[in-house]
Amino acid sequence: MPPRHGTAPVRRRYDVVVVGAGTAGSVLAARLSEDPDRDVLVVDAGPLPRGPAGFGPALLDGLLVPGAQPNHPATSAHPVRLTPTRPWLVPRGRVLGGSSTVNGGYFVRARREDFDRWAAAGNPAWSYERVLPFLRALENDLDHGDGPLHGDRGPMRIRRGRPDHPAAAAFRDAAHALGFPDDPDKNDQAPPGFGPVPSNVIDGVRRNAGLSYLPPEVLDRPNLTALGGRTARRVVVENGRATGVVVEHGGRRFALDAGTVVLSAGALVTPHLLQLSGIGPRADLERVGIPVVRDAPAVGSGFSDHPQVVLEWAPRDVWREPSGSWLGGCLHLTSTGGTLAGTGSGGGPGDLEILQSLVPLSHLVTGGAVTAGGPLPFLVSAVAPRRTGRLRIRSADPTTPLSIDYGYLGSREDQGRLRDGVRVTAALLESPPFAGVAHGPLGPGPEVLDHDDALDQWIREHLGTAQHTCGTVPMGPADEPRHAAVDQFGRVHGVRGLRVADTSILPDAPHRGPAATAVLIGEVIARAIRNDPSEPCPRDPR
Ligand SMILES: Cc1cc2nc3c(=O)[nH]c(=O)nc-3n(C[C@H](O)[C@H](O)[C@H](O)COP(=O)(O)OP(=O)(O)OC[C@H]3O[C@@H](n4cnc5c(N)ncnc54)[C@H](O)[C@@H]3O)c2cc1C
Repeated sequence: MPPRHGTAPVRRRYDVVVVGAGTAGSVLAARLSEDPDRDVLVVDAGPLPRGPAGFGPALLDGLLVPGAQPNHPATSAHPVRLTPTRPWLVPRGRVLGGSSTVNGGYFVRARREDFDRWAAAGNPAWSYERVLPFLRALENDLDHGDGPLHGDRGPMRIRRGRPDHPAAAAFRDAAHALGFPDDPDKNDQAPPGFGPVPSNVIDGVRRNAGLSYLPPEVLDRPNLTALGGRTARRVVVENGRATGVVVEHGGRRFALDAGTVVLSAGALVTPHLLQLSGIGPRADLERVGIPVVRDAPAVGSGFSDHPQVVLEWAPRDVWREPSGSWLGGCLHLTSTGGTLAGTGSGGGPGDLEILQSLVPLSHLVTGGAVTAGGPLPFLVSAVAPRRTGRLRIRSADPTTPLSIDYGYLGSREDQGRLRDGVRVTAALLESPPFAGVAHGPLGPGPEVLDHDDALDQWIREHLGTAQHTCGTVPMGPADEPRHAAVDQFGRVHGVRGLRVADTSILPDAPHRGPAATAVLIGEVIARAIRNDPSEPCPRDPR
């Protein structure tokens, strides 16, 4: 069957239209089209490559993080403010697989505490016990195989790195020297510590969610239509029910009719599409002249992400290129509050992450050749779940970017966490295992590390983001409209036939990167749609 990307007749009705073939959207499209009677359309603003050859080697290379390269053609860039005085451009994948195609390939489950917190907030289907079968079903864990905690049949192949690189071995030994426990499987919910990173980079290939869930044989299903280069502009809502999506292609706008619309355009675009469709905070919509379909104050009002700083160090030797992945080891630890006396309160189990890169930052941000002997970075992130961000619509014109404020460092706790993270990283680099391989940290020095004010200033000047945005359209009960815009299966409160399925729905960012959880969201919501007798199916008399 010939590929239908961009060539199929599009003015017809689909049972389900999925907007965004990204991390979660790929899962939705694949799982929903497993039922041959359901007609599924997935549209994406970016291209939809077929199989590994379609992606090409650069997008699959596990030594690269394409999203770290400014203006990479497979990304879109979103202007944001990390703090009121720190503007930033946040990338998102704009291609089949979405951000999983341009990300770091770290594939770590959220913590049990995250799932149970979300469940306690009125989403019982998200308790750890209830999601564990989905976590097993989505993966093929090449290290652990089938078992009570892991699966061996899912589309996402997962493997952990080996400490066979001198820098990775030094990190492991330094973590032991400082007394941190081993954490050999970061997906098993054991106490946090040092361990290898579960990753979807296999034999040097980042197997993104699109490649994993929508290979050519799935894209060729007769009941699945996949169209790239289609940018959704808004959802059509008639009499309280979503009936389709307005899509732009080749300078033309047209409506696609749908029994159900699922928005999977990512945590920065999905809330925008909702607001452009009249679903959002009433005052914001009225200010820009968008007719209110549903006053949904929770849309964009308190999102969550992980602030990050990078520390570099200079290796003494010129090492060979790491084998297959840029990821070294990873230490999760619990902060003390960041005071020199260590008296503050911690933010939960493993609320700090120190992630090692085995390739220089210059390589990650340019995609150029690895500079042998160049400085190597540690990515230090405060990963406590915190709702500090806010996004607001600025215009009824869909091409005008949202106003997006991350609200980083607005609290003493996050400042303190990052202080802890920087000091522990510096201590690791000063420890005996690193002495043999490193010239020491390239900064900050003792004159900064030993003074809270100086270190706070250094952190402000070096602040970045882990790009883990969650919670822009949070899930929860309908009677809590200030906190919840969708229910636990992504159904938009007050609008029939419309769901959200991406990291927007998480009430806050988990204690770990959200890529694995984005895939889980696709699995959970696809199952909910397949089990829901009220969902349209082809046999419905319509
Ligand atoms: C550079 C980078 C590195 C990261 N590294 C990691 C990591 O190593 N580990 C980790 O856990 N997390 C990482 N993350 C975060 C993680 O990858 C994302 O949180 C996750 O992939 C988001 O999945 P999603 O389904 O919510 O959205 P996405 O995967 O971003 O999917 C959104 C899709 O919607 C499409 N789209 C957008 N707008 C429209 C529109 N108007 N019409 C039609 N289609 C549209 C996009 O093209 C895209 O395909 C990283 C993120 C970035 C940007």
